[in-house]
Amino acid sequence: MRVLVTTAVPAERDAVAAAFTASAPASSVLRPLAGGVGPAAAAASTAAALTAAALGGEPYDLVVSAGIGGGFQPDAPVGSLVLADEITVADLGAETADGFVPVTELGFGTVTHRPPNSLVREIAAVTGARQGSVLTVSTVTGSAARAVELRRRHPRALAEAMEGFGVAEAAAAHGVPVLEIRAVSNPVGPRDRAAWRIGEALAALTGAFGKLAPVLESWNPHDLTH
Ligand SMILES: O=C(O)c1cccc(C(=O)CC[C@H]2O[C@@H](n3cnc4c(=O)[nH]cnc43)[C@H](O)[C@@H]2O)c1
Repeated sequence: MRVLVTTAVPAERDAVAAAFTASAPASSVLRPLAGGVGPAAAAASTAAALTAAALGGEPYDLVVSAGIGGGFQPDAPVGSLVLADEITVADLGAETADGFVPVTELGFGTVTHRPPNSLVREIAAVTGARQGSVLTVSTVTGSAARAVELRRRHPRALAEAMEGFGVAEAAAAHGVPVLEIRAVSNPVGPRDRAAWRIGEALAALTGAFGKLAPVLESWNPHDLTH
């Protein structure tokens, strides 16, 4: 079982790696990568890593998009964990006189990827993560009005971040299942960068990987029930 973990920045990659000590041999199956900020960088770096591994004869069985994220309040408080049962891109589409229209309604592509149900349930149980939709945005939400609008369009959204959909697109192109886990560093809403609790969120991410690594280690990718 080989798992690629794509984070955005080195601090997130290191928080994931910190979960794997000598007493946690799962480090041999999980490879954390800092792939860049935003969906395009995430897709490119994930696709490159998946291709290199496949060409090297050791393909990955699962990809995880991991890092910090914004939480929709009050459902995903700062410091909590959110595990995606849907990874949805929130701003890929067109603005029209009637409002935002996703690309799928324009006849193109996809806007949602769904991680394997059974694995999501199992990981939510061991980590205590809240299970819901995680949105991918290219622009961090900076106002209450935008947060309300996103929740109106995506009532099941618990968190937003900037990479999940890109990671999921790359995984789908390789026929590999995907997960997304976010540790909430800030509320989604009016911008207050000084209030982001990055250290707390990174510690939560380390804790989550310590608990979920054994689950991934014993997971059989051929048991995909969806
Ligand atoms: O400054 C630092 O020490 C530091 C450490 C770790 C991560 C960062 C980032 O700025 C990562 C940016 C990353 O975070 C995600 N994110 C976090 N909050 C939100 C949000 O409210 N809306 C969207 N994305 C968010 C995002 O995935 C970025 O890639 C800094």
